[in-house]
Amino acid sequence: FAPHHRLSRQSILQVTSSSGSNKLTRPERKALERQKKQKNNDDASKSNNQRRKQKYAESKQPIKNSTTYELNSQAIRALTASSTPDDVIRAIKRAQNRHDAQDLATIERFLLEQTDETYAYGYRGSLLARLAVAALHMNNHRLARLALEERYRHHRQSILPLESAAIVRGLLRVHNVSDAQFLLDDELPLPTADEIDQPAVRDVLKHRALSLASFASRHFFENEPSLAVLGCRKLVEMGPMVVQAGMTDEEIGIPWSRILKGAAQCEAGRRDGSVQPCVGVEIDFMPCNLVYAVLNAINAFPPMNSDTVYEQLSNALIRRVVFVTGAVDMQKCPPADRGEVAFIGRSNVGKSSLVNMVTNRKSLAFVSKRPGKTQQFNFFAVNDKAGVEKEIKYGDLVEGEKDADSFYMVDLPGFGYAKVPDSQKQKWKAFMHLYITERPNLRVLFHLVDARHGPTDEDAAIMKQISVDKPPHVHYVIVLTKADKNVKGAAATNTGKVSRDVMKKVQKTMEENGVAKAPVILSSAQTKLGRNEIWKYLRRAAEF
Ligand SMILES: Nc1nc2c(ncn2[C@@H]2O[C@H](COP(=O)(O)OP(=O)(O)OP(=O)(O)O)[C@@H](O)[C@H]2O)c(=O)[nH]1
Ligand SMILES: [Mg+2]
Repeated sequence: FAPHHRLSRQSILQVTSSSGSNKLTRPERKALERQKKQKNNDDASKSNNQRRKQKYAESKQPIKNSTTYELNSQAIRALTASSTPDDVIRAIKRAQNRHDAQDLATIERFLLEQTDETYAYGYRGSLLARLAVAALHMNNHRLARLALEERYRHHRQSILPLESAAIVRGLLRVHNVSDAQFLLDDELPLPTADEIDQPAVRDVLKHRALSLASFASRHFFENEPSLAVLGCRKLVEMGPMVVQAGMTDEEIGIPWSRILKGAAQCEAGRRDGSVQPCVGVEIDFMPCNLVYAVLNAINAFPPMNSDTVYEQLSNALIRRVVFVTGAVDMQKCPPADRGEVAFIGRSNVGKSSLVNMVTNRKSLAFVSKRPGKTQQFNFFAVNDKAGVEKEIKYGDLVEGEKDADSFYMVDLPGFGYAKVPDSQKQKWKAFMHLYITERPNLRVLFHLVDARHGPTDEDAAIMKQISVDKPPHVHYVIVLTKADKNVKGAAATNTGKVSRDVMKKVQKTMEENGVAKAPVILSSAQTKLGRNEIWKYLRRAAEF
């Protein structure tokens, strides 16, 4: 709508308060819809011939006392008082598809002049919604506003979430963000805690989520990152309710892939300077990579298992990664100019495999069946200087800027490996102590523990050391690895688990060693379980 055509909050409230009380209630309405659907299904099963015969018979019925609204359409030649809602819908669709402004105006007159709220058992509200969507498509903002106001005035009780979502999409298409936002919160509101179990609420949640998804992806694709981030935040806010309502990812069907594509594209524009945060939208905090805003939403929603989505996530978050240096003491660590995460754990627990898994690289960190493979603190630079990654080598100084979401990942040598001489073990231990207490840019310390056996005595000792050494700015996270080995024939539906006994042991050891509050993530380098949880923490280093 042009600004002066806006549906102001006040005008909507005015028209709603005058709505009559003789409307059908939602259950009655639903029953009618079911009947109608059944009829449609029956119709669909009839042969074309039968249908044609029926149409012919219908056309012979006398038209009672009504104006005939002639259309250009060959299929629906005219609308009269005896036209069915299906006829009207078909006429609207055709007018929209052919951009037939004349027919749209005729349908407008038919719906707004010829019919009143009793037309088609109150189905008229849906027709008005459909008319508004078509009008928005054809940039007829006057008609869209009229249709929506009429819908509010007489059909507010029978508004369907599906229709509200279609109108929100239509409004977004014509950049009417304020009306889209208003409609979203007014017609697809967040349920209260005691409403969550009602079946009707699931439909509202679904269409609210889908509308917000459109909101986010549209603004990403249109290079308006602040609005898109706002949409993602609203998704984060409603995620727990969707989970509480027991809905699944398939049931809602959010197009995560599309949102991610938009976010990655918009982020690329932000990096090359062609995209600015949009003006006029107040947003207190912009993520260092817009894709993290989408990741937050994904993490707030019911779990999803789509390789494509995860692939997109890792490609967008970890665009480049290179081995920069192997350090054996604090002096050899690279400059602390960006955030850092480190992986510790006993030898062979799967540290190098985890680094490869989260970076979506096959052999970045050396993986070996033989324990003791990693012998130094290996630093990997993520999203470092663009375009020169091939030149970055051990000890070289390379020109260029690092990206805003750059960070280091450090793969530490495993402890507890018998074949390493004691003197070497003591050196590592001393280095580790200094590293944890003095590395200023360290943000997350992942402690990896085998999900089959739980913590060893050495794991317990590390926990104790960390509870003493860890500065407050370092997050300590326990990762249970190789969870796929606890399930027979790990598959997409069953990517890994941990036994109750091992979990008890983990918790007991954590409590005894002063790290009871640390988060525990279940993971598998094989099935990629836990990947998005781990990214949630990588973000803290990227956001440095
Ligand atoms: N099935 C399964 N095997 C894994 C997983 N993670 C690691 N492995 C295997 O465990 C072995 C050791 O993995 P690494 O990643 O080299 O372990 P590490 O902790 O880096 O070992 P060090 O470098 O010696 O400290 C390899 O044979 C991996 O293939 C997992 O999640 N699932
Ligand atoms: Mg290793």
